[in-house]
Amino acid sequence: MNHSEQLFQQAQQRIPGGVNSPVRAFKGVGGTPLFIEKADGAYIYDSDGQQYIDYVGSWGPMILGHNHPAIRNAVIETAQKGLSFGAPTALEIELAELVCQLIPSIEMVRMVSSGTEATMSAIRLARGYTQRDKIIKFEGCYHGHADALLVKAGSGALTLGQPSSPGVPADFTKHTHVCQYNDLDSVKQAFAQYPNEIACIIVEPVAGNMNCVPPKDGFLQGLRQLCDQYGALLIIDEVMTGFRVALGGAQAHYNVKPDLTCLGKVIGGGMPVGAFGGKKAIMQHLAPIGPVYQAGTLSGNPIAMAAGLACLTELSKCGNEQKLADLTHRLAEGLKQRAAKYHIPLVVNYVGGMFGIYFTEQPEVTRYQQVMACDSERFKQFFHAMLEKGIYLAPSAFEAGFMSLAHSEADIEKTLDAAEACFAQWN
Ligand SMILES: N[C@H](C=O)CCC(=O)O
Repeated sequence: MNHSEQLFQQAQQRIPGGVNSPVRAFKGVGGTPLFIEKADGAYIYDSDGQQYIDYVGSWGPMILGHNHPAIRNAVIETAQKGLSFGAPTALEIELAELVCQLIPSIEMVRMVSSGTEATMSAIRLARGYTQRDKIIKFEGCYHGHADALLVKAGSGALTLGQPSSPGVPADFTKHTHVCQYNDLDSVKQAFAQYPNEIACIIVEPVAGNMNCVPPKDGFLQGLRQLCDQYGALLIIDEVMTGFRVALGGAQAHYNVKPDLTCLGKVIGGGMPVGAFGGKKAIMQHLAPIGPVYQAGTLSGNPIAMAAGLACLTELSKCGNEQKLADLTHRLAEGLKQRAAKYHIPLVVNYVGGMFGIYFTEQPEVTRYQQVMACDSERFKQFFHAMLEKGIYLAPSAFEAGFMSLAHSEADIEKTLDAAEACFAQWN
């Protein structure tokens, strides 16, 4: 028994499933999760001392690579002045300014401590602002685990085969209307059914919680147009895509302007940070100046703010956005080429610094049903073959892969060679 296996056994005695977030448990691929000892650059090291090229990146935040000196130094320096004050700090203003500068649809922003808090609070604000109750979400999209949003969700919920969770009373989700991603007609039908009742649409601009499904041409613009037509708000959940699909988020890449944006992951550089923001006229409905209540003891925590600032400042440096996209392109196109060489049916979706690998005969994967029709057994085999060769992919067929600026061309070549060895064996 190796060290990870020992730790996993031990962990399961005191922690449900041995993990503090379900997707970590390898339930989607089988086997024992790696217990991580340390990480640096593009690599993670497990407790048995094995090195892996990491395409999980702590599920997205580690866009600069692990243990980046700019973030590490900012955290250490800030921690020396105290850990938390529960009172405003200048660092919060600095990060708010930077976020508004990078994502111009955000005129005002509130910091929270997770993506779940960001989406939950944005929905409450949208409901309070419009004085309407119903919301639209999309099947397979995941917006954290707040009750109203844990309906036909993606991510870990889908991985575990439980996209709608027990424990969420039907009364709490009766206002959640589920539409089909990349299918504007399903959204038009919802608005036709409830023309004056829908407060907002919440959407992942690239559906990264069903691996990586980019929006079809006109889909996001169509949502914008329908929201305008019916007086609803458009909430773009950029927890995963923010600063990653492009520096200005997926909304910059696809040229769509939401009313509210949710952020998480990269904005904290590895510390627990989320945020939601948007038009000033809407954000001013929040307490203490407006009636919609939202709060958090650790919101705007100085160390988290310092980490986020360091991360975004570094990421904003000239050339980094293009470099990240180029590395992802190289990996994705390389995977396609190597698979084609061995006649392995494979679709690789990618945009900016995220990608999704689908084993399927289908020519494209743009819908939830197409994601579900992919060969999950083949994905499991691929995951384990890659792990054996020192490549760490997300342990689920429903989670996006994440590139970092620390990945080198040599890392990508090594990844492609590992994939080719696997495809050759299957041939
Ligand atoms: N896809 C999830 C978040 O975006 C993965 C992270 C988690 O659930 O722990």
